[in-house]
Amino acid sequence: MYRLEKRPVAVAAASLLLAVPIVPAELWLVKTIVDRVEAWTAPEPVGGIVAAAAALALLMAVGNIALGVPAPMAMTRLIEIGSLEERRLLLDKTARLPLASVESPAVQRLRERAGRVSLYDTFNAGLQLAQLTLRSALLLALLLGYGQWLPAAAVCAAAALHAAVSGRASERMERLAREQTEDGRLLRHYADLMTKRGAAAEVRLFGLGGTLAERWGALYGKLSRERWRAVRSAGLRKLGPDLLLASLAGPLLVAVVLQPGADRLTAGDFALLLMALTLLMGQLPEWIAQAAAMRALAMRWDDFRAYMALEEAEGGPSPRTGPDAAPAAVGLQARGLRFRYPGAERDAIDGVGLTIPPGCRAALVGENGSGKSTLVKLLTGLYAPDEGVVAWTDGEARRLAGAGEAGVSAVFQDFTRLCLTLRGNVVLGSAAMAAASAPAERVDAALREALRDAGSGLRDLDAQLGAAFGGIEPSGGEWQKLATARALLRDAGFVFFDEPTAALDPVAEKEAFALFLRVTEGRSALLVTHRLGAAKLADVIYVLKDGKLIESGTHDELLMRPGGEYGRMFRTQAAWYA
Ligand SMILES: Nc1ncnc2c1ncn2[C@@H]1O[C@H](COP(=O)(O)OP(=O)(O)OP(=O)(O)O)[C@@H](O)[C@H]1O
Repeated sequence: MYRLEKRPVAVAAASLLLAVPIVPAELWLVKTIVDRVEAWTAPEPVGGIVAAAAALALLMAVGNIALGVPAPMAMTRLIEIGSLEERRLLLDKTARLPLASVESPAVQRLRERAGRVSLYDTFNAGLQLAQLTLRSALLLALLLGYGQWLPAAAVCAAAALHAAVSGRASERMERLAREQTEDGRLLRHYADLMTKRGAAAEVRLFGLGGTLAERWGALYGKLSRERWRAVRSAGLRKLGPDLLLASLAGPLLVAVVLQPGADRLTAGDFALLLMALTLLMGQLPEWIAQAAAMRALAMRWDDFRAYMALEEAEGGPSPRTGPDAAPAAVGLQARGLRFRYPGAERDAIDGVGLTIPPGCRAALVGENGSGKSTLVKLLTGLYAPDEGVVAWTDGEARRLAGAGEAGVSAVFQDFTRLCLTLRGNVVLGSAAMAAASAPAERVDAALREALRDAGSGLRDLDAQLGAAFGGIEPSGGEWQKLATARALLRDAGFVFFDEPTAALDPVAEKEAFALFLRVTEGRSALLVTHRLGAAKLADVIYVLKDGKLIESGTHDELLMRPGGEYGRMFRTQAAWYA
């Protein structure tokens, strides 16, 4: 699943592992030099001593070069490609998740935790651990070769005890980091409110800067105190094994000298044994730290794997990669739709059934929170219903596979402000036109037509959008017109308009409804609107209340209905204009 460059991986592994046999070889040469020096008397030649010393110098140089030059270069490269890969995999996966999953706080929490995984940290800790383990094994073998089983066993036991305590401490720290994910998000939210453009006006007008800074500081202090308590408790727990390790060094060095049969050892043997033991004890804390780090990293990989295993979307409206030649008009029939948001106490959509035949313009109305946007997401296949089905048919009543085959388009209430060039912004509405192979002139002509139909005055296709990116800043209504142009570019048989005029001025709104009639000529459409005057334009109006469909019919039929909800809402709105 990871795309990795093999060369830096191989170079880093080879250089770190090459350094493993160098240490025992250096010790052996030290022993040889000491023995030869001891046996040397003037005026014997010193060639043997010089040769051993030269070999020692050469080994040290090889070790320094292997670890000092290629390994850091390879590791730097690994940091770079590792973090890019992790991000690519997470973004890729997120793009394939169903909308309900992306919106779920639990999934967001898991994504944030999965984002803490680091290929570089894992590879680095794994290699260090392998290097230290092999080196320790060689040093232990040297000790055992001299019959030093007591120091060898004592070192192993102390290391195992320390590793167990440190591993648990590391797991505890990692669990705390997991638990703090949500508070961490709140902390970022406070910081965003204080620094991002979207909230700047309200924060200043209501003088919220001080309050937000105070809340940020209090939360930061709480998180920092929790972390400090965990660090302190881990440090205290490790104190015992740390003291044990430190107090072992002296007695073990003495044990080497006092062991039975020590009188047969040469000075070189003593030098080798003492250096081997000192090196072994010296590298133990690092070995323990790396083993503990591996335990924490394994927990992050659990989160990463859990995120990668999340169920992916299927049957949604996108992606449609073929040419945008949808059936001329498509229809839909929804039966028994039921949907509840995760953790909600009641269904947002409760047993809804409706039919919009090919070529029909329908309107969906209802009070705030009645479930209109949720229903649109169910009909477009962005949410999977808990119960019920949405069936799509073409003009000849042939069953289509889903919203993807039907070719649907939509202008959403919470449309996206894509800060690209004008061309890049609108062309994303059509996969076929966004493809690199699409003929540029044809695409530009289609873009201009879509912009004109959407009522946008912007014409320079190369203009960068978004002041944050050094471009022009369209007004809210202009952004909405761009979203409409994007939706119109897709030659869809069914278009959803979810409050497409919320950001428009009265003239633009009137034009938008005229546009609705024009662009839905020969297509099917569902218009979600609070402007009941505009709902009059629809062939059929559906009224939603508390997630249930309570009325349907034409404007006139619904107005005639005694005690009807639509009539009540229409008359309330009309009273304002009377
Ligand atoms: N992501 C979500 N998670 C949990 N509940 C949600 C979510 N989105 C909407 N809801 C709830 O579902 C219900 C229906 O919301 P929906 O946005 O579909 O209503 P609406 O009719 O489009 O409202 P409005 O006219 O205000 O846009 C509401 O009670 C709302 O609080």
